[in-house]
Amino acid sequence: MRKTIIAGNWKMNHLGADAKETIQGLVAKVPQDVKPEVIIAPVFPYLSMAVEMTKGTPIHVAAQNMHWEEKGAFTGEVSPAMLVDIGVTHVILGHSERRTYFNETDETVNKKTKAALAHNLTPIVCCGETLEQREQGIMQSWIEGQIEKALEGLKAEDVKKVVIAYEPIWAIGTGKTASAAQAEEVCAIIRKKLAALYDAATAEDVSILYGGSVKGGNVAELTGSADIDGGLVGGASLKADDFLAIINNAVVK
Ligand SMILES: O=C[C@H](O)COP(=O)(O)O
Repeated sequence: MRKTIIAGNWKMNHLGADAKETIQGLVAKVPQDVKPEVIIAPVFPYLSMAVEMTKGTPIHVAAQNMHWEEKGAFTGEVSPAMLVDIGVTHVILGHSERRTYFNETDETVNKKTKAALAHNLTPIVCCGETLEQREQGIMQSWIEGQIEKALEGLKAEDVKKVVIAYEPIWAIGTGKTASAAQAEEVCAIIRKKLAALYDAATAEDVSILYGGSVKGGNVAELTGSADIDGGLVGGASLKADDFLAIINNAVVK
């Protein structure tokens, strides 16, 4: 179901004490009736702590990755059932950093998306182009290809449960935010692709987030755009007050 979401991807940051401090700050200041859905994604070792600390609050906890298999000889991996077992509700899949540094492919993103849905975990599926691809004029076909492959084999009723995050790689951690117009253009391309793959009603139901140097000062313009339903936030989600500014300034449509 389409909703406004502000998700904080902590990436490989924060030791336990820092994670605790940020969560305490959020728990103290995020009101029960907060408008956007709020999600934090700490590293695996602190997921249980995050779940415990946010119990009874509107804050949800996401993992930053997972394997698609149930269990077995996959050293170093974590399964969907294990995440569900500790109370995790969302999982970020196919982030460009995983695609670049850890051989994540469209095929593995597709397997993970299906596995997440099978376990009632909400997948936050990432896509995005490099600056080079944008300059070569192949941004649209690249994004459409990533979306099509990530969702391959999913029924419309499943796709409605998927969250998509558009993150232009050139805007991640660089301080270069895509303009609201640039971000809206691509989020609209994604929604049109969903309508072509499924139907207009299904496309309308999918939440599409923008990620890449989102901050308290630019989130209103970004989320004020018709097809941008929130943000996947990296750096500015690490400190409670920075993240709160984003939560508070997001436009909830
Ligand atoms: O997952 C989050 C994104 O990669 C954005 O990171 P950033 O806000 O630090 O640019």
